[in-house]
Amino acid sequence: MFTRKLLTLVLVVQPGRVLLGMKKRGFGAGKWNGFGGKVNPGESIEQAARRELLEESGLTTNTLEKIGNITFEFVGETELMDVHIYRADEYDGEPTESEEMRPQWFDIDKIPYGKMWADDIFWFPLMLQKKKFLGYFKFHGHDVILEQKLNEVQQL
Ligand SMILES: NNC(=O)c1cnc2ccc(F)cc2c1N
Repeated sequence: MFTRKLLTLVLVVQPGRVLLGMKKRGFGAGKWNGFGGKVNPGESIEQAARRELLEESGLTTNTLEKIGNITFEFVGETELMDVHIYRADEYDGEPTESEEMRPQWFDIDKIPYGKMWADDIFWFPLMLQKKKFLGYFKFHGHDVILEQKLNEVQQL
């Protein structure tokens, strides 16, 4: 009944701050997002994460660490979003605006959760503590969470 769409999400974290991108168009436009997107045929999920990070932010990284996997259901849609989440603690390059994204650093205590996807406020604290997690969020539209599960795990 449900098919799964593989997606990637990369959060670049430096001491005291995290890089987010304002999505300028398309899915999630108007929200501060991590960097990521689809996985193309023939590429690994990690390769896709690196590619999307470069395309959307101008950054490369040697330290991509898998930290979470969240499945998103949108009521009425039969395709689940299987989002593989990575943390990058180092990067090369300078954050660069793209057609898709306008990158900006945010102090950890000023993360704009009110202008982000509603699930972020639940798992960002785990991400920032370098914990690993599995989650499931059922959305009604793009802003209302009807159901959620979130568990810390020792390994992904
Ligand atoms: N920083 N968080 C994100 O970028 C993010 C969070 N939640 C989502 C939920 C469904 C979805 F399709 C995308 C995201 C997403 N990009």
